[in-house]
Amino acid sequence: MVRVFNGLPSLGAQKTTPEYLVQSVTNQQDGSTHPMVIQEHRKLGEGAFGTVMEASLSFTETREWLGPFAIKKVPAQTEYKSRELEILRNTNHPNVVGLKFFYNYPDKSDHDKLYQHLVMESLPCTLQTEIKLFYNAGYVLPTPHVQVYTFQIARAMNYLHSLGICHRDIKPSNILIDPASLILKICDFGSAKKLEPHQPSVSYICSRYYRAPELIVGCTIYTTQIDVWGLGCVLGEMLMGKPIFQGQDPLLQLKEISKLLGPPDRSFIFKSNPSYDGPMYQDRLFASDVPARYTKVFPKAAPEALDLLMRVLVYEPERRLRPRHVLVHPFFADMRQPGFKVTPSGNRPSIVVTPQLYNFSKFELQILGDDVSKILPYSLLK
Ligand SMILES: Nc1ncnc2c1ncn2[C@@H]1O[C@H](COP(=O)(O)OP(=O)(O)OP(=O)(O)O)[C@@H](O)[C@H]1O
Repeated sequence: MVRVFNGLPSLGAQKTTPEYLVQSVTNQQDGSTHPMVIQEHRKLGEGAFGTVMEASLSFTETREWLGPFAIKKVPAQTEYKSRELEILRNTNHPNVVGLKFFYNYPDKSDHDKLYQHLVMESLPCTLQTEIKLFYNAGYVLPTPHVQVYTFQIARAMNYLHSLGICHRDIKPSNILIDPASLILKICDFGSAKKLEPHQPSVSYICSRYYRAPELIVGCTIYTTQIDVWGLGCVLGEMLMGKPIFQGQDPLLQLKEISKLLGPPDRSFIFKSNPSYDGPMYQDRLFASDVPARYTKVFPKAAPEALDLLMRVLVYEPERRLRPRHVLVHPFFADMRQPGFKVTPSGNRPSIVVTPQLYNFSKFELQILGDDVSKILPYSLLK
């Protein structure tokens, strides 16, 4: 079944590129299965469970190459990871990475263990690399970039949460972007789960710096609002150039949060986890009021950006803005003005991005309801 061809140059490459034949690749669009040849080009990323490779695929009959795509390989048949396939198969949104094909295939370098391969659309970089690029050059992302990226994250969350899907690992390295078009797509649904109301889920999910305070204190009946906390951390990171809460261990993470928000209420802690017996961090660690604290910590940020940040970085999940309320926030008001343009950084060509930001599907229009009139650019309002 495995064939390795040597010497078929691809994409102008001079060196040999490994190819292999997979008898049964499922096409996500129509569910049909076909034998396909896979040609891997380079590694795009590495995670705790597997690797992500850039690759092209071709149907054996036509030998016409499709791609390049990003193929995520994770060990097959574990309940935890197959959720990722299930969720990607059932989502379709411009700001959620799109699944194109999938198949199982053994990995020779891992005792022929079966790996699940998710063939997804490929984007050039992550928000983490973009934030670092600016930071290392002594800058933070320009405000229009922050607006456009935050809006697209909130749009993806509004869609996912209305399907009950909680991503549970929002962080800049799980957010793909194309810096030339400023298109953004959330990826890595390896921790995602459809949450059922009042049903417990594990609290030990989400990367430490981006964990909602209710998770830190051990809440097991949480909601999709944990993702909104992650959105706040990502927004803060775009404004600051580095993670805003860098706790040295899981509980010290709460102390870092209290340095910006003030101490958590005891009632919040015990509502999140009635048997919590960890540190409470009740000491006030700064003298000024909270808005003054934000201005001090984010001296260059636009006031509307800080107002939004203060409304999403809220201890009580019910009081945190919902994604649809993030979308109507005045931070995005400029984007609604005629001729709103974002100039990509570096030598990238200047483009108007407005149309891609507002291509709402019928489903999205339905879930947004009357709020659509507070979101759409004035030129698109009848
Ligand atoms: N569709 C894609 N296009 C381009 N690069 C991608 C794509 N998907 C993933 N990557 C790259 O691979 C990295 C790892 O992907 P992903 O987070 O899905 O894997 P993971 O095994 O779950 O990782 P982790 O354990 O860090 O969460 C990403 O940070 C990104 O750099």
